[in-house]
Formats: sequence, C-alpha cells, structure tokens
Amino acid sequence: MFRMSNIDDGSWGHLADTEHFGRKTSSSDVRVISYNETTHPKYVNYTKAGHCMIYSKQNEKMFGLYDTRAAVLMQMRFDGYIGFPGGLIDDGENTVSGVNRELVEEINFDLEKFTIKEEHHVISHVNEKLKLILHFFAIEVPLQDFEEMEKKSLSAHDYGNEVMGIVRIPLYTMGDGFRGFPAFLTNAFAGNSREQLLQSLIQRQIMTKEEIERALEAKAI
Ligand SMILES: O=c1[nH]cnc2c1ncn2[C@@H]1O[C@H](COP(=O)(O)OP(=O)(O)O)[C@@H](O)[C@H]1O
Ligand SMILES: [Mn+2]
Ligand SMILES: [Mn+2]
Ligand SMILES: [Mn+2]
Repeated sequence: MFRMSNIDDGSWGHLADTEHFGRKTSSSDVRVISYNETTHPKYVNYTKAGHCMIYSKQNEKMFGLYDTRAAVLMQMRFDGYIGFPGGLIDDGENTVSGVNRELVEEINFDLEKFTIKEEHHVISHVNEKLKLILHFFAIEVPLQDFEEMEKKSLSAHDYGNEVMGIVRIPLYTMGDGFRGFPAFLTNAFAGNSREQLLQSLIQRQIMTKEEIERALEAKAI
C-alpha cells in the first residue's frame, strides 16, 4: 500500500500515500456529511479518519483570576500541527474501533475505563478532492480520569513519534486581550481541528459564541 523509499530524500517514506492528507485544506474543500451518509458505497474507496476531543469541565481559577472552565486535550503532532488524538481508519475497520485503536496508540487510552461509541459522534466532513472523510467525536470524563490520561499518555506507543506531547488548551483571555486562548488560536491546526474545537466549546457550553468571536478578533489573529 505505501511506497517504501529511503526517508532521507525528504519524502514521506512509507507515509507517501498519505502525504497530501496532512496539508491544510481550505474550508471550501470540505463539507459536513452525516455519519450515516459516510457508509454509502460511493465512499467505500475514500480514506477515513476519526479524531476525538476528550474534556473535563472544571471551575478552577488560574492564578485566582482566570476561569479555566475545562481541561481539553489536544496534541502537538509529528507534522507540527495541533490536532486531536485519533487517526486513519484501516481498510475494512469499523470507524469507532479505529478511533479507539488510535487513542490507545497515541495517548494510551484505557479501553477498560472509556470507549468511544457512535453516541460520542459530533460531526463528519468530507473532502471530495482528497477523497477523505474526517469523523469527529467528543467525550466528557471526570477530571481525575483526565489527569490520569495525561500521565499515561507519556507511555503511549506513539509518544515521541506521531505525538510530540499533549497540551491543555488555555480557555481564557488574559489582561492584554491576546495571551491565553487567542494566542493559542494563532497556532496551526491539522485538518479542520480548529473549527471542531471552536464548535465543540460552544456546543458543550464551555465558552460562549461571543467569547469565541472575541478571541478570533484579537489583534494578532
Ligand atoms: O484533529 C484533527 N481533526 C480533524 N482532522 C485531522 C485532525 N488531525 C489530523 N487530521 C486529518 O486526518 C488525517 C489523518 O489523521 P492522522 O494524521 O492523525 O493519522 P494517523 O494518526 O493514523 O497517522 C490527517 O492527515 C489530517 O488531514
Ligand atoms: Mn495515529
Ligand atoms: Mn493521529
Ligand atoms: Mn494511524
């Protein structure tokens, strides 16, 4: 399936077939598609990926000043983009099984405690040009389990290669109107992970639409 090449020629080596997937696509290339529609035979040859937002609501104040609101887990990826844990669904693999497998590989997700199910599905997008379907899930966990996951992620199989570390997102804006969430949003995001994050924060009432808009308007974005 993948072309093998000696990877010091600057190519993607065995990942060559997936190289174009990682590149930023313009939002006009993707459209929302229902989860059921993605099982239609016309998409059978599409590459599918699934990622998941793991979060835990909390009302701790950072420095006694800023509402932390929730711990939300994202990761610095091997390609320098910020993304959610998850990945490509193998040929013939069931979507949620693939997402659970990727979460085990990337953050050492404990399937005894939590499993991603179809009920955690949030939204799916299709990129007809790249023949790529991106599923997005979200699961709320208790803060204690969230902290356990962060610790366990350091011993994940893909830690240090596909995953360069996980981050908690600062969901507050500091006094200068930029540092915190707006500054975080100036980073590069994989696929449509930035839109997925923003939409989920509103949907799960972690941040309001107005706060998100204010963060996006912050001077440096
Ligand atoms: O957080 C995300 N949300 C949505 N799409 C993403 C995210 N991260 C990566 N993608 C897209 O999905 C593709 C496959 O995901 P990924 O690179 O995580 O696969 P892998 O973990 O199996 O190597 C990426 O090339 C990118 O286009
Ligand atoms: Mn992976
Ligand atoms: Mn991945
Ligand atoms: Mn993978």
